[in-house]
Amino acid sequence: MSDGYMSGFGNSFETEALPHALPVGRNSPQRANYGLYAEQLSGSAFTAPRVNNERSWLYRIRPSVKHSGRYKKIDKGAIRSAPNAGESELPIGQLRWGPVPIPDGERDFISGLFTITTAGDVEAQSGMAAHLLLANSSMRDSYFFNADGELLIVAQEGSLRFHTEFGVIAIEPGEVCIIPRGVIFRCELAGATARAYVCENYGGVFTLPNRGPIGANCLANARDFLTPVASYEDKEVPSSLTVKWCGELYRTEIGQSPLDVVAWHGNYAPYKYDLRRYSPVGAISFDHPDPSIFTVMTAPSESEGTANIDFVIFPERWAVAENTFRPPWYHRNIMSEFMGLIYGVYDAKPEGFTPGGFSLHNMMLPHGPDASAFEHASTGEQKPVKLTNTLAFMFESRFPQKLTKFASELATLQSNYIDCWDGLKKRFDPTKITPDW
Ligand SMILES: O=C(O)Cc1cc(O)ccc1O
Ligand SMILES: [Fe+2]
Repeated sequence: MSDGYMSGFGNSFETEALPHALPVGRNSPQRANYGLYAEQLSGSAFTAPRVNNERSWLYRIRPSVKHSGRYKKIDKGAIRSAPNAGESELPIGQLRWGPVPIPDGERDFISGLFTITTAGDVEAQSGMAAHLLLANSSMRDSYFFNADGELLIVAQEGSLRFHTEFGVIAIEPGEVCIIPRGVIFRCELAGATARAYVCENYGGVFTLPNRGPIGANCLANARDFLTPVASYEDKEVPSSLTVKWCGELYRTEIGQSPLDVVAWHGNYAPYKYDLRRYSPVGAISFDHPDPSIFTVMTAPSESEGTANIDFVIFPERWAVAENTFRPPWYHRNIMSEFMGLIYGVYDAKPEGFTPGGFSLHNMMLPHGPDASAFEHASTGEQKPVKLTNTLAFMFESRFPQKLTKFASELATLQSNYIDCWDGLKKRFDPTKITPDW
């Protein structure tokens, strides 16, 4: 299967791995060329408004009903879905973990998925889960699809190659990809191990945020999103297909690769994006704007401006604001914030928040810069400073994120995390408008 991409976000694409495999001017001819079967994959209700109507037509060696069979329920390992309340005994609090080592034993994209949080309700198609992928093995003759939502995969260490029904997507740290709900794939590792953060979106699909007064350019630009060209496997070997469906895992044995789509057209397809292409817009005079200015993609809920999930990044940029406390302010937020660090240092947490680690600042729980970041940002001359070699991100949800037992028992959970605010001493002195520092 070859790599090759088409540029654009949400376009109606068309691509064929063999000439004339795509029917012209119709979707479902009496006989498709090359003896292919025509099949529609719908990501939205048939009658969804045009703006969020998503479907593709696939021309494949076998209809996907032939890549199905008698499903058996299998052990779901460390994968959890919402609602999953009460699994963790930990009281509420600000939480942070160091990077989790790749566990022993063979761990592929399925057995290497470890759920950290769940939010909302998978069957109500609303909410999300944050997982870690800790993998040391490629999927061989083994395929997967997630009926419960689309997967946003954020590579952190090691490169991943997704062989999908629609073609091949390769990502490295700094890049992300989206595999839509229902799309079958197999994940290969480029090296011995890989670590990624995975956001499972149970709700409406990720889209680009409106830019409002920013205008037509900057932030994530549509042309930088890449969708694979058609590429297929014609391979008849005993294989398995695993499905995540309403929170459970099921497996069926099949006699061939289900990645047998020779041509496809439509707007429901996987894609990737290089986060280093993101063009941030920020404060060029004073004050620290809301982090929503760094939204890469948003998965809306029914309530306008109140996202099911916002995918936000904190990329390399200049900090130039004057007479301004430049790091994030202290805050409490109705939304819940799961953060990860792909590489470098995050300005609000110079220590303890390490690449591969993650933190959870849940609904209404206060947080902000640690004592040393506060000290540093509150003193000194405010010259322009370039924040280099840094890439953090946030999965921010309107729903509280419930911890899994697995996450609550991780050895890398930092029990002393809240001590990072210990040094924030009382500075108040009613007799001095300008206190000494
Ligand atoms: O808590 C965090 O570090 C994320 C964050 C960053 C920011 O610049 C403003 C608000 C916010 O929640
Ligand atoms: Fe925050």
